[in-house]
Amino acid sequence: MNAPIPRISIRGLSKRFGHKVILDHVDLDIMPGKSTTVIGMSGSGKSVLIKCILGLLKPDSGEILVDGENWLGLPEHEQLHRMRRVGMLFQAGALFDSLSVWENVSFALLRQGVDKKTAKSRAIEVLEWVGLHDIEDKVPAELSGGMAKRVGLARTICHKPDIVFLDEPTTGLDPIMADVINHLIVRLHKDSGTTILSITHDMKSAAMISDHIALLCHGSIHRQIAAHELESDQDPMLRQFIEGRAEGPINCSSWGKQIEEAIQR
Ligand SMILES: Nc1ncnc2c1ncn2[C@@H]1O[C@H](COP(=O)(O)OP(=O)(O)OP(=O)(O)O)[C@@H](O)[C@H]1O
Repeated sequence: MNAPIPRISIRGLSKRFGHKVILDHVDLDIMPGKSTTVIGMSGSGKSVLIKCILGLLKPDSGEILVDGENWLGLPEHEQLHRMRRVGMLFQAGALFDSLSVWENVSFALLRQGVDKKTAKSRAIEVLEWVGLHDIEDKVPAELSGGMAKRVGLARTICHKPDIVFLDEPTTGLDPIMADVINHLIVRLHKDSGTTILSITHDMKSAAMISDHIALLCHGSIHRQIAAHELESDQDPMLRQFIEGRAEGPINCSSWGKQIEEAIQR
């Protein structure tokens, strides 16, 4: 029997800025319908990884295969067409200030030419799914941080993507609102079988929303485990990260140097 094809397969992905190597031959497979979370220290390259996958940054080398097809090798219009399958929740929400909540939520649908009435009605449906009622005509400035994050999540899934990327879905939220977001992500995953790739350093969130957890460290995926192995896995780097210890095999000196340089500037 043939082995199942990963929904997303990252092969030998490398990216540097000047002399600074950020990603160094990253390999990662995400199977259809699975939720994988990449964890790693601040500055380890998690956002750069997602930006490379989304085509927002050009990697120096490597492949990103979706259902076996190399998206990086496609002409731009083909890439844009494929991106209809993708939803992205940005860390800072990235809502457009000048658009109403419903226009933000249905942005992808409106760009695809869906008529306004249908788009608004779908936006209201998804807003209700994230627990928000009667806010479709508000503007982002009127929303609390937790509401804005839920609006961002509604926008991510409004066009029914089957692949979703989540950049720090709980950052900046109080613990209760973070729990609400985590539950919504779990529901999205269970109800629709969406393939999810998240990046976070919130370990509670990672444990809750993931089938698999991958540690990005020193430029590559150092270890990948099932989420239920998080407490028992004895890999020294993984333990250091989970337990939040400055001392250990993860080399923090380059970050220390960056902080020193920033202070001196
Ligand atoms: N466009 C860019 N030009 C130059 N350097 C960049 C650029 N984008 C990211 N970097 C550098 O790449 C490194 C990794 O950044 P990245 O944002 O991916 O980290 P991260 O793991 O997502 O961190 P955090 O958890 O704090 O969000 C950082 O040192 C950052 O300064």
